[in-house]
Amino acid sequence: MPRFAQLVMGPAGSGKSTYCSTMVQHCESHNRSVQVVNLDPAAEHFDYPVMADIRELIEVDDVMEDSFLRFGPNGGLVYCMEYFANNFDWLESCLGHTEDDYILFDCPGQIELYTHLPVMKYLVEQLQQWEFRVCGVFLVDSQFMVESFKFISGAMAALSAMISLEIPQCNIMTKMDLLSKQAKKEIEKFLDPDMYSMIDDSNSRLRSKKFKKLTKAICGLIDDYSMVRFLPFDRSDEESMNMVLQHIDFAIQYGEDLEFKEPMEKEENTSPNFDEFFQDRADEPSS
Ligand SMILES: Nc1nc2c(ncn2[C@@H]2O[C@H](COP(=O)(O)OP(=O)(O)OP(=O)(O)O)[C@@H](O)[C@H]2O)c(=O)[nH]1
Ligand SMILES: [Mg+2]
Repeated sequence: MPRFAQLVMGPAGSGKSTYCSTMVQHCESHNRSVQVVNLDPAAEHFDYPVMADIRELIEVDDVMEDSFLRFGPNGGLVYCMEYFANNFDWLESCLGHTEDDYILFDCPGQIELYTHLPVMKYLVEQLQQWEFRVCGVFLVDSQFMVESFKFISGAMAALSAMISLEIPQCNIMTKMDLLSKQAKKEIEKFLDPDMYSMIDDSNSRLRSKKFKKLTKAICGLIDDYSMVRFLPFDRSDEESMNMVLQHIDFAIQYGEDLEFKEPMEKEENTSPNFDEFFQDRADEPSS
C-alpha cells in the first residue's frame, strides 16, 4: 500500500504553515485523515497538531548560540537541515507505518533549499524509499504576483524547485482572500499565463533592451513547454481548496488504491451474501 506526502515549499511568509493547518481542517471536515510534520527548525508558531516536529531533533537557536559554529539565522538553518538529512532515522521512527498515510511536510522558507542545496532532494529520495508518493506543493504569495516581472521571478522559483526535486509539483497562489475583486480579475491572467504577453505588459519594469531579450527567451521557454501553471488558493472558499486538493491527489494518484471500507454501524446488518453480491456485480459485463 503506497503512502502519500505533500512537500509544502515556498518563500518565507508565503503561507506554508497556514496552508497546512487549513488543509488539515478541510480534510477533517471531509472525513479524511491528514497529518502534518513540521520541518522548520526555526518555526515559532503554527496552529496544526503535529505528528512530528524537527525542533525535537535540532533547533536553529541552539545552533546559533553555539560558540564554535557561530552561524547566523540562515547559515544556522542550513546546518540544521543538513543535520536532519544525516538523521533520517529520527523521521522514520516518528512516522511509523500506518496504512493510507497522508502527510503534509511543512518546510522552511529559505529558497536556497529548493534551488541548489541537496537536502530536500535527499528527503524526497528517502520518502520514496519508504514507499511515499510525493507531490511538491510550491506556494507563492498572490500579493507579489500581480505584476509581470514579479510573476516571472515567482515562476522561475517554482521551476527551480521542479527541476531540482524531480517530482510532480503543484504551484499555488496563496492569500487570494486578501485580493480585491478587481485584483482577482487581474490575477486570472497569471494563473494560466501567456508568457509572451507578459513581456509586452505596459506596467512592466523591464526597461533595459538587453535584459528584455533574455527575459523574452526565458518566457518563451516556459510558455512553449507549458512548464508553470498556478492554482488559486483561497482559504475562505471551500471550492478553491477542493480544487487544489484534487489536483494534488491526481498527481500522486491518491484514492486509486484505497480499499472500500464498510461504515462501522452497518457491519452488524451485513447480509451473509454481501460478498457474493459484489462478486456478482463484478462478474457482470460492463455496458
Ligand atoms: N489572509 C490570509 N493570510 C494568510 C494566508 N496564508 C498565510 N497568511 C498570513 O501570512 C503570514 C505568514 O503565514 P505563514 O503560514 O506563517 O507563512 P510561512 O510560509 O509558513 O512562513 P515561514 O514559515 O516563516 O516561511 C501569517 O500572518 C498568516 O496569517 C491566507 O491564505 N490568507
Ligand atoms: Mg511556516
